[in-house]
Amino acid sequence: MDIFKRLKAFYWPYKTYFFVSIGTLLLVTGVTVIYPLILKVTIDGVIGEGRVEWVPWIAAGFLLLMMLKAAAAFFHQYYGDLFGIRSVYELRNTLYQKLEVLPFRFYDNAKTGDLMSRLTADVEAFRSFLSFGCAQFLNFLLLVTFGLGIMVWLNPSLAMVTLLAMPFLAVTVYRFDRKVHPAFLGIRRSFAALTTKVQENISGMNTVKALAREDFEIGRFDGKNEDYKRTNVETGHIWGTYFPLMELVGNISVVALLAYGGWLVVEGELLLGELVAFFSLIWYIIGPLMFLGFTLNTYSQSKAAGERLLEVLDEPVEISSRPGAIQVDRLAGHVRFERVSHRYPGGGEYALKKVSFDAPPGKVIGLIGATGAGKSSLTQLISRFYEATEGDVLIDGEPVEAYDLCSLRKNIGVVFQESFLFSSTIKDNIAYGNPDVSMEAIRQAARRAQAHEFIERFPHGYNTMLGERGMGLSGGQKQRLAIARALVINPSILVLDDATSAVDMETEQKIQAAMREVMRGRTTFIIAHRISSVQEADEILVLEQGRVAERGTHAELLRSGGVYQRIYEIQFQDRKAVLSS
Ligand SMILES: Nc1ncnc2c1ncn2[C@@H]1O[C@H](COP(=O)(O)OP(=O)(O)OP(=O)(O)O)[C@@H](O)[C@H]1O
Repeated sequence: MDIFKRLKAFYWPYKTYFFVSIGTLLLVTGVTVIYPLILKVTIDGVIGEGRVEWVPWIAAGFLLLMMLKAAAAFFHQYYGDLFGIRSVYELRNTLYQKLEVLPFRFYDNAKTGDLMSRLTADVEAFRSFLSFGCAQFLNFLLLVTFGLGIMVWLNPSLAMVTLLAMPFLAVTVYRFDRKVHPAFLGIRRSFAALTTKVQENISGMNTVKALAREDFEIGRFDGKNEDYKRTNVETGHIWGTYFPLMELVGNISVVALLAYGGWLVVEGELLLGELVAFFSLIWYIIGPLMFLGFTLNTYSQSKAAGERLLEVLDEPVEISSRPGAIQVDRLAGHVRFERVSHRYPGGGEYALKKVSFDAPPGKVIGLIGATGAGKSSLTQLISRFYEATEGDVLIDGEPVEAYDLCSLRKNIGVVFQESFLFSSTIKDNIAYGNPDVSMEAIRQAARRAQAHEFIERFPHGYNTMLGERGMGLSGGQKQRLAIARALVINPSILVLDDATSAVDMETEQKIQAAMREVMRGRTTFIIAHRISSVQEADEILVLEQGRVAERGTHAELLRSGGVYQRIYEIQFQDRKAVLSS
């Protein structure tokens, strides 16, 4: 029940729907249990006494009751549905909002398919209990209570005999619940693994095909599918074992009723109409009892689903705006690192070790170094995608943690190593960070990113629709759109993380020339592997295993004869070799 208590905030505001649904359910149950009494009266009081003239009145009364039951059943069903639907609407929104604020750390290990199944299948399972399961359980309790009450009223000893099998049924139901709950959790986990596999495979289809690993992937999918099948079969086995067992115990009651009740009628201690009423009543108890398996099933499923939903909702959000955070419209862009060290959550080596530098507004910092040297990690601390383990990251003299997260990030234009484009138009993709921007500003950003020309060559120009992951564009074209997207927010700080790795040298030079004007007044960080990308920077930091191994301008670093000069030599030799071949 703890899970339901913790998720109460989502369904309790809609309790009115729930109570209307339950109120009308009471009416339905009331009519249901009156039905055997009408049978009793008809058989013993009307047929037995030969009062045929009563039959039309009883039939009319019966019809009226059934109409009342139908109307009540409608309201019960409708408001039950409404209760579930409204509750999970809030729940789904909250889950999505949570996903939006969860930090990079969470997404480093998150599986998309698994998250998708939490937002869809798990939410649905929770709804099904709110809408039906809960009411069914109450229905069961009501029918059993009223049914038994009437039975005891009609004939206590016969009711006692019928009750004899109940403790066995209770034990069976209890054992069923104990087994079926973990089984359903297993099904949910397995289904999430299956959807993750599908999602990953579709995303990585290029790699699968390029390496001719289709058969391998089919095999891996089969493994997950097999697991899903197995967990379902196991659950089916539990279900298949316990459900007939419950039915059997229920039927023992019927046999006992037939034997003892029949004897009572023969002995003249029970009226025939009363025995008939007992038969109806016992089925009103056995029916929901057998249905109890299904009811408990929706309960177990929703409990398992609720657990998985709470896992997301309880996930800590370490990186958020603190109370009284500084709201800024525009930062000057003065970035300073003071002995900053960083280790990613989960332990491991330090990605950055005691890094210090000062980048006043307008300064261009080049970051170069081997892969894994810590270049991206450094810039990620500026946007507070992660928080430095030690040391201070300051912007305009204040620690990054002091700023409101949204206003901080709105001032930093980041172009990632892999540019993600939404399945929307080119125009919308460029304007993503600033939807109110004018068409002219979009064009200007595209010109500066050397994207305008190729965009104009598309038949629909800026209105060209891009597929998921920007299909239909070359790697360099995607990068240029991502640069335009970063420029359109008019940032004070610009981070270009290998942003021109996929464009040819000539285009890169054109971008750099166009950016020179853009960079004026903005602090720019250029991460690159090519020296040509950083050589014009005001200061170049050469990183080696998280440390700043060298720093200076291009000319200074060439003179120092260190790592930078060696990288330059290798790249320069490559060019010489190409030119002479
Ligand atoms: N999200 C992460 N979680 C854990 N470790 C990480 C994460 N991102 C990077 N690292 C580790 O931190 C170190 C520095 O990585 P970083 O991405 O900063 O290097 P880089 O210099 O940008 O490399 P590249 O040129 O290949 O992009 C590496 O050892 C890497 O394995």
